[in-house]
Amino acid sequence: MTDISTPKMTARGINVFYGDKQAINDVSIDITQEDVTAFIGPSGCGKSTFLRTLNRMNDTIANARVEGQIALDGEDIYASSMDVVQLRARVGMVFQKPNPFPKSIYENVAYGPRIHGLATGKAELDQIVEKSLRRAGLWDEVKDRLAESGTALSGGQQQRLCIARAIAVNPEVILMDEPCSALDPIATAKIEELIHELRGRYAIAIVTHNMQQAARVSQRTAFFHLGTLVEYGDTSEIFTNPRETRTKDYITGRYG
Ligand SMILES: Nc1ncnc2c1ncn2[C@@H]1O[C@H](COP(=O)(O)OP(=O)(O)OP(=O)(O)O)[C@@H](O)[C@H]1O
Repeated sequence: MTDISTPKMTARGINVFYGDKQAINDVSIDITQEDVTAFIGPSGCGKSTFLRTLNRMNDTIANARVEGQIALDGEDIYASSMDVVQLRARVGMVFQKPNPFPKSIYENVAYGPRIHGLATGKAELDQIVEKSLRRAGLWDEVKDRLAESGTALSGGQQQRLCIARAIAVNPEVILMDEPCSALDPIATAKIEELIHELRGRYAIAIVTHNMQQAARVSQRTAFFHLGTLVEYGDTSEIFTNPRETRTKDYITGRYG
């Protein structure tokens, strides 16, 4: 059982470079188990770059380099002994544009548990698929069409399928990079509702350019500007009583 007072993830002194260009400058932050943490800030401030450090997705970008320390339950995720495939199951990710595999709805969810050896047979795999789709709020819409292609679903359904795919491998943390930016308001509301339901079961960090969304879904907010973390605290405080002028200017719409 996780002690809720202990951060699930800690980042200390993080710098990220793309070639010679520094995109993140000395960022330290805790991702807590019981909260949804929102990363906000103007375009290009480094929200996505920072989010990607939390499950080493920056490893996949040729000229990206990360300095500093990030721990998951106290374990250094950049240690050479860390199995990155395992890490990305423990710290799952949902992207801006829904990206289901061009396979059936069932296979989209079953693929991860199968390669990670989480099911001993078909019945158990079926159960994992159903549970994951239920948790992602999609089961009732797809239970009669599991063999159909995931890419035939609506955008909002595809995004919930991607969330089900992340859930299926028992993640501890879910990272969401602007998960609603390609969705209409109704699909967006469903994802926001889902984030509320998933809160507590998984530590969640979400990048959003939509301040109303950050205020609606998160309990902690981190405001980034030009690669630095300007302010990090309770969402209600950040939005009603920010300590820093730059935060205040941003949330009141003076720039961004
Ligand atoms: N693959 C890359 N190669 C080089 N520079 C990059 C790369 N990805 C991002 N950058 C740069 O790093 C900085 C931070 O970008 P990042 O995408 O993290 O910002 P962001 O706050 O998420 O922006 P947005 O809200 O527009 O997505 C920007 O200056 C961007 O141009």
